[in-house]
Amino acid sequence: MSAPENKIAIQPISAAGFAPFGDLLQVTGAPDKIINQGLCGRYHDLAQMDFCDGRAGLSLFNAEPRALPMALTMMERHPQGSQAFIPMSEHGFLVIVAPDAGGTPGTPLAFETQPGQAVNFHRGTWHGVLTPLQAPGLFAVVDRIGAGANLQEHWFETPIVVERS
Ligand SMILES: NC(=O)N[C@@H](O)C(=O)O
Ligand code: NI
Repeated sequence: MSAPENKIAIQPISAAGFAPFGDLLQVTGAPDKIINQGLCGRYHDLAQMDFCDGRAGLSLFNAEPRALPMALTMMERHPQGSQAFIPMSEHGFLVIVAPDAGGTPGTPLAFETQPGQAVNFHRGTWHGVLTPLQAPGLFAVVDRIGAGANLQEHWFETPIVVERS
């Protein structure tokens, strides 16, 4: 019998679908608060962030866009902290996550965000690295700054092909 196809199809991201892995940050529905003399809606406190034995850091990532189909060779996780990817362009991007399966990633899921959406991976969530699909791949990233190891990588023996359905 041939080996199962190492392929995953990209699906649209949803708050419910992403919930086991992190928070989908988006402006939907009524804001939690109207501020700035009525000129701004605040969508308040949207992400569950952790920075164990460290502090929050705000960095800018300028990443090369990836073409699809894409070969997923590695996933990683940050045992000590959450990590948020906040695009600074009006483009969606690729978000790959996986459940933990005894210390390595289980079957990955691939999501594509809509323009204006951002994600926050919960602490310890297996994820693909920042993956823009269009230039500019400019993102603000909020994650843990602190001492000690905060990166666990898993390299696949056979790359997984990530493609549009
Ligand atoms: N290494 C780094 O700063 N970024 C990764 O954690 C990533 O998920 O892109
Ligand atoms: Ni990461």
